[in-house]
Amino acid sequence: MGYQIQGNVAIVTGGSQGFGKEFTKLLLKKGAKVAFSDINVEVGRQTESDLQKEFGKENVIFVRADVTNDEDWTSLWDEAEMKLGAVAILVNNAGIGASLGWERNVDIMLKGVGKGTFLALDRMGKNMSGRIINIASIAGIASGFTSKIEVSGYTMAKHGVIGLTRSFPRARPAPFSKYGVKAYALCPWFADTQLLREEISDLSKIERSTKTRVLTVEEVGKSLLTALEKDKDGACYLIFPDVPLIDFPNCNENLFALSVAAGWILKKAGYEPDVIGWPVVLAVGALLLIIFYYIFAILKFMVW
Ligand SMILES: NC(=O)C1=CN([C@@H]2O[C@H](COP(=O)(O)OP(=O)(O)OC[C@H]3O[C@@H](n4cnc5c(N)ncnc54)[C@H](O)[C@@H]3O)[C@@H](O)[C@H]2O)C=CC1
Ligand SMILES: CC/C=C\C[C@H](O)/C=C/C=C\C=C\C=C\C(=O)[C@@H](O)C/C=C\CCC(=O)O
Repeated sequence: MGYQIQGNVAIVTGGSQGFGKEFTKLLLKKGAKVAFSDINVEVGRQTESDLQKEFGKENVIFVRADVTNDEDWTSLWDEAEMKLGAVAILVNNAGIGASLGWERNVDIMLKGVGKGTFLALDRMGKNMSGRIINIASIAGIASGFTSKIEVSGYTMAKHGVIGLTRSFPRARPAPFSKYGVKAYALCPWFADTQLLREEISDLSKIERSTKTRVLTVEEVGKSLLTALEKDKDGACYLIFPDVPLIDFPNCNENLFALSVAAGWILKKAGYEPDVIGWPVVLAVGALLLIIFYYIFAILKFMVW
């Protein structure tokens, strides 16, 4: 069934170009009204004029708003509500390249996402409904993909976005569920947009070095619709070329439980090293699997 896009109002940040423009277009095609924001006014106005020609002036507007500024967030939301109606979908997409420095990366891509999210909970929560889609990155799941130290700032921001998204369904008593708002994240591999071209003018360098092609904007756009269709709270989707969309498992949480179990079993067995590492955790995981397998086989035999 999925989340209904038709007839709803969306805000897309950083929508003048790249992924944000594609998300705006796809949401309009599915029958939503969209207010897209950006700090790039020149490109934003051009995109607004193109999209209004295709989808109608009453369905899409551009608002100049900086995601790092609280007042801009409030006036963006007010303008969207006044011109298009109550907002039900927020796409936190605005972003910059790693080379602009770790503090700007964190301000725009982590604090900016936080500002949007908590305002959305406040506004959309009043109607007990709404969806937040955070555009993270593969750099939100793993680190060390490139040789550039600056990418660590980008990675800091994107890991934070995943932490925020994963918090939605997990916290108990669920503080987010009382608002009726769900969140999910998209984690694309390198994609051909201006952000990446400003970082690496020759994209074939990435393709040669990683032996993987870069994604197109259309491939990433399609994943937004799939995420809304699946509507799974807290899901983080890995988008990688030529494989299906991956609902990336919450590894930290699963491994946390297994690691503690490993420590506990070792302690009970009278073995207490200073530190245990992943080979021990993995060995205990395999041991538990074998034990569960035999318990299951015995129970099945007894019932039969
Ligand atoms: N291109 C890539 O390889 C990947 C990009 N991403 C993420 O996707 C998102 C969109 O990036 P792209 O479309 O690639 O880049 P892009 O450069 O084409 O678009 C980003 C837009 O965000 C706007 N923006 C920057 N700072 C802003 C601010 N303070 N307030 C409002 N708008 C602001 C820019 O003006 C620009 O229009 C970013 O969050 C980026 O980190 C994730 C994975 C891969
Ligand atoms: C961080 C990687 C994951 C996805 C893309 C991400 O969302 C956007 C990243 C923005 C900027 C990254 C710039 C990195 C540039 C470099 O490190 C290049 O100089 C190196 C080129 C190829 C990468 C593989 C390698 O370092 O060997």
